[in-house]
Amino acid sequence: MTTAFGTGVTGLDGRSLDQVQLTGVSARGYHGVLPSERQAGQEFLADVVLYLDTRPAAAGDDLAQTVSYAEVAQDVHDVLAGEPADLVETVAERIAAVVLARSLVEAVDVRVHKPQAPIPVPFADVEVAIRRDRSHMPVVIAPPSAAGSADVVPGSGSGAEAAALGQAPEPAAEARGYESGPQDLFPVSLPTESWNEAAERTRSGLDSASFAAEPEAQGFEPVARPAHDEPAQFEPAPFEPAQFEPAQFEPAQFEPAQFEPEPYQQEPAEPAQLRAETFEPEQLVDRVPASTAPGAEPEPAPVPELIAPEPLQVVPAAWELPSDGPAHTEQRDEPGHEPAFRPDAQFLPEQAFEPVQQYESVQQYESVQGLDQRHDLPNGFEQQQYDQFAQPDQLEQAQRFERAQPGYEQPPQQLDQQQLDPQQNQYDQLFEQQDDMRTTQVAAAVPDSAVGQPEQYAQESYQSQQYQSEQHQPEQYQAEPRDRFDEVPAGYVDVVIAIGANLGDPQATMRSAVAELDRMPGLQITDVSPLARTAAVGGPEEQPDYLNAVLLARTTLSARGLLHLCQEVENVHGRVREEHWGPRTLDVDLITYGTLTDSAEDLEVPHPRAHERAFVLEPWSQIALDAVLPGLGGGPVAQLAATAPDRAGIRWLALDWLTDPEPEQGGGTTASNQPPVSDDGGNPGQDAHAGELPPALPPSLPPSGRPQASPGGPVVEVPGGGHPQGQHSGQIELDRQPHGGAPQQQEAYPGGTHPQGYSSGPVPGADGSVQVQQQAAQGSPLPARGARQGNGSAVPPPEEALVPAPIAPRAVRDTAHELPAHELPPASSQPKPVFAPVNPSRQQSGVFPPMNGGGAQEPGGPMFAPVSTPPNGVSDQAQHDQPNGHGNGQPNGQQEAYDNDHTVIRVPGFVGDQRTPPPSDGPIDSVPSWVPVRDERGRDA
Ligand SMILES: Nc1ncnc2c1ncn2[C@@H]1O[C@H](COP(=O)(O)OP(=O)(O)OP(=O)(O)O)[C@@H](O)[C@H]1O
Ligand SMILES: Nc1nc2c(c(=O)[nH]1)N=C(CO)CN2
Repeated sequence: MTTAFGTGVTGLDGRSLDQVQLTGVSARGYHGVLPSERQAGQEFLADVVLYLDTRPAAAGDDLAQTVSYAEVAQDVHDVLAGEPADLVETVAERIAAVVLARSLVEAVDVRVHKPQAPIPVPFADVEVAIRRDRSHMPVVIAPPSAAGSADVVPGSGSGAEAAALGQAPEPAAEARGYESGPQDLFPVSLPTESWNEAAERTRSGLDSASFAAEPEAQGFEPVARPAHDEPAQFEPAPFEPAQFEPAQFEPAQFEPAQFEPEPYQQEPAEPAQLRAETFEPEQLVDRVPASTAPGAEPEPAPVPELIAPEPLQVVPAAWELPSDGPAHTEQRDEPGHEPAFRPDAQFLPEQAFEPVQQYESVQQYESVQGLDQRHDLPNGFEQQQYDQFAQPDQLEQAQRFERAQPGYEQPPQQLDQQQLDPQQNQYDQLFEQQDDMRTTQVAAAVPDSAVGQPEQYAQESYQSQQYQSEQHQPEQYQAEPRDRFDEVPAGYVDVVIAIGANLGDPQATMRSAVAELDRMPGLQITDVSPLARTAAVGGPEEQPDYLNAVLLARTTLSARGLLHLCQEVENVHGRVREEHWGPRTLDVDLITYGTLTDSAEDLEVPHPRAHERAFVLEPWSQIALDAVLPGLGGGPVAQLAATAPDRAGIRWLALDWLTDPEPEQGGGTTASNQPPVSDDGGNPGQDAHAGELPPALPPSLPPSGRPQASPGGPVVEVPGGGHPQGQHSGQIELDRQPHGGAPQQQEAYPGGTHPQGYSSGPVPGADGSVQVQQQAAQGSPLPARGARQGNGSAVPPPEEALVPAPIAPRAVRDTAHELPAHELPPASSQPKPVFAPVNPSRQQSGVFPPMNGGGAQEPGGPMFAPVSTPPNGVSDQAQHDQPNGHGNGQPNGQQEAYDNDHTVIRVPGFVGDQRTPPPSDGPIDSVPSWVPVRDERGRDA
């Protein structure tokens, strides 16, 4: 799938960037492979779409704050008319490069037309369309000629661009006063470097150059960059001639080892020696026009030496620099330091580049950074474990800082305690492994053959090949970031996380996972999707349906730090990797990390398969209708969901899956726990999920004779949502414990302990609110929340702490009423609660309900009100007739199950529901827990 020309590009704040479009720029060009094309030339046209934030310009009605389309048009024209290239692709790439030389532009779409191409059959046009952005930079670099005409000050083209390139010989460039360079303009040595490396190199160069050239940028300008309006940063002091007196350059003073990387210091009078890979601030000073550097000798802009492209030194990114921490002070102390990678620079908080704060102790640093907070960790996560992994990047920063202090002494083996204490619980080992993986080059230790293999392989490889030796080399734990995934953002980065499970007690596990993730310092869940039941995609043929959900969050962790955190949570819940795409107790995938698009051996974002997974896209689109998945194959999430191959496997969505009373014990979602039922009303043998695959964990209820329950409130069908293979999984039993089911549960797990070591709480009472409180008191994994409850109290009073304030999935847009009439169930069977509009009180934007009166206790609103209790006191069991022996309850095969609240669950593909939905007893009427997958787009699910 390719990104369509002109479709949206999302900034890190999740909003679409603005566009400046320019179409039909034309010129006679000499591009082409044929000699005739080179000689005679022909017409070329180009369209460009620039993606940027135009608000600063609009706010001040200031051209300087945006990009001049006239200048862009000129540059595009010059490329078309300029240095001949064989390929239209190259021309497009060049145009992208000249546009992205403007640092305000975050991304660009380029389309180059060659309507007179020598094609021996009638045709209308040939066009090449590309999108390039700050993480997928063009593979060529803009010539100084282009940058010189851009909306940046002259001189911006010196340095990186020219360092890697020659100069365009085209008249337009020369006319603007730039020297021509070699004829082999533009190409980057791709054969010897990966695209990513090329992008990294070009990004470093371009950003550095354009930064230096933008002293005027202010206002809404990315604050993650050094302030352009601080002339002090551009003082030419380091270049005072006196500093370069020969006397100061005694050979003894300047050991080659010390100064080799900084040739400019040795030869300051020859700016032509500047090399792209040494973008030190002083160089940037050198490129600032004399007018901006008072006191400097008015010299012409330096003409950089034209050198062959070489890998650039990767300059630390903006988001690598904590807002007020001491880390990387070596970079931050340098005026003019330009981040290499700043996809979210425009969205970083104001204080991102505040003056470096000096700390007197590591304790003070930790305190300021919030690293000293030793509360609020999820169950099962000890502080020591947190220290080791929850914010490894920040911890490393603290450690680096500590080591840099005078009198610092290397502590003895820091792993000793863990290694020696045989009583450490199961987590310690996992954490230990993960911590090592996090801080060392684990990926490098994994042979190519392991790439893409289940992570267990990587862990084993790591353990066997690296861990054993490295545990005795603590210094290696201080490894510098190895790629952008290690870069710690200066502000929050929005992320999307997908969770799924199909073994054990999936809903309980996922609830815990949400709570655990949310309570991790450095990560805040901001939204939780409805819970989807989905047919397994890939992997072994017969495996239970999954429960899937998507979390929106924001993080101050690096991407890799976040990945490891996700993996920790997986591990804590007993994740084992035995089979590719095999059933699992918990899967936590990082779907997006801001707009970062990159891949390494251990991580790829966006998640490489997210674009084709309805089980990710559908829940995601439910809470972020306009979300756009960046990267290759990306696009509007809702659209992708509508066409994803597995879309028919989405069965149901449940709203209240976090806030409904938690089951007492694990209640396997495994369809194998279910009595076999078939879509066609009579052929259980066709049910791929029924009764054939033994559950990995003992079912919490005997497979037969148990009531069929839904996870919570009312349920509606997923229109068109059968099994992808035309099969279905029968009624889902999620883990909402039917009333009266406790004894059976206790039977299954005597002692109340889940086989995997997690406790799932007490027996739910008839009143959900009471039950929730009981859970909290007895150690429910759902955390009590403090500061985020909006009650003004950072630490809840003790009694509040007992009440879990559930993280509620945001209300799903209520689209049920928009269902086409022909897809609605017969009027007689329409369960009233199902299609009742979502109560507006659920539409609150935050996911965290107020602590006081929140949760199931909330008297004033139905948001967390328990779903209705059995009507007329009739037991669940009695409500579930199973005349066909399949637990179906429908003579015609209509799939139907009842949850505690006796609301009909429908399985698509069945008609003729004979059952009148039971009456609801209150809140459920206005608070449907389950909503249809179908949305207003009317697409097929
Ligand atoms: N965006 C990502 N999110 C999670 N893991 C990733 C990501 N990119 C790469 N990986 C790597 O993928 C490896 C396998 O992950 P996992 O076992 O969760 O895969 P899976 O869930 O079975 O399959 P899939 O990756 O298709 O969802 C992990 O070790 C991890 O390093
Ligand atoms: N329905 C569904 N299918 C899957 C899932 C999942 O979460 N849901 N995860 C997989 C590997 O991550 C493979 N297949």
